[in-house]
Amino acid sequence: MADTQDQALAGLRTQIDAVDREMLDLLNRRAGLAQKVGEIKKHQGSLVFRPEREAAVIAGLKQHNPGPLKNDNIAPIWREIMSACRALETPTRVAYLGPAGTFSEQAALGFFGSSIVRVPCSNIDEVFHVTSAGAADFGVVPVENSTEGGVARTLDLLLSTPLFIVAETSLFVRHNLLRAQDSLEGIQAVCAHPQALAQCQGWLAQHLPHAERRPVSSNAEGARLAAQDTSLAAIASTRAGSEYGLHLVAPAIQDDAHNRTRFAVLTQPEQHPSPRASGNDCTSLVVSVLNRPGALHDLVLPLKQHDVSMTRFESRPARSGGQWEYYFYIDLQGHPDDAKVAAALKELRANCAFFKVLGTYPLDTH
Ligand SMILES: O=C(O)C(=O)C[C@]1(C(=O)O)C=C[C@@H](O)C=C1
Repeated sequence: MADTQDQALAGLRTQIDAVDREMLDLLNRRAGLAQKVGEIKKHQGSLVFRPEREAAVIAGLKQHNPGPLKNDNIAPIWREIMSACRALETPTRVAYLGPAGTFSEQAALGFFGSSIVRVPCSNIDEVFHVTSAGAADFGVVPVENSTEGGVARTLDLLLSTPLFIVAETSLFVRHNLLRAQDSLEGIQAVCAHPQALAQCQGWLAQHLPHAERRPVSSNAEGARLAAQDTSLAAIASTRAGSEYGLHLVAPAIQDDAHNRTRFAVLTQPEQHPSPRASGNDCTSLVVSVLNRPGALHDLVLPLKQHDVSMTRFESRPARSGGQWEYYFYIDLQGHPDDAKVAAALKELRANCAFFKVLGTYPLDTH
């Protein structure tokens, strides 16, 4: 019996080897085609990275997937394939909040695949700066979290940046308590990015009520500090934990089990004109209105009149000397190539004291 099973196993593995070789041939054929596309783009002086095309490739495959491969596995597999094909056309330099092991790095790799040139930055301002200065082709910044809301620094920098949002990507964020020794005893301070501390405040209040909460520039920086001092613990990903040789003292300590962070992919508009309509797009704006009765109601009325959905509305103080004035960050469903969206935007703009389109991009296909 054992012999027959061993033989069956060996037979199946031989077939897997043969399929892998066929796949390798097909992948090389695909890579050759991408290289030809790359030559045409070089000739035309057009851009290599086309998020709307990548989104369409993934959506098309999901639609035609007969299984047993799960649809959720399609995007990560094809992102890696397209990343490798893209790298044959040209290197893609991507800036994000580093160091190695941050959720921003995970988001950048999840979106662009691992065949990129990594440009880790020490804070969100540097990601904007490095991308605006052309030292990176793209910047990946956190925009909002499902527990904590908008990332204030990103929202403030989006207001004045010359960069455009060309894509979005979101990540399930699982926080862990990590430490050089495997116990909760004697922890004097917990080091993490302020957003992570906020996303775990319930767990910290219950399990480490007396430990100091110490905000640091990134969770990976917290992990680095915790590796050097046993009185410290960090809140970070398991990836950062293995990077710095830390114990997983408590897994998944975020207060919301479905905690997600949404990231924006930024680039210079002259480098990369807005992606064309993919059929499932978002347009992000920031606006302000004069402080008068009914101003907010009038602002959003054109959206209702032209049947355009608003998926996000968030305010930030305008820092106008204590005047209680605000900037409003608005996400609309659709692309300005769509007549309804174009008409709504035109009317909305007429109602605003300040109006800026942050970008139009395909919705996350993960
Ligand atoms: O279709 C293209 O424009 C390509 O360059 C090919 C390809 C791919 O591998 O499918 C690679 C990079 C682009 O971002 C989009 C798609």
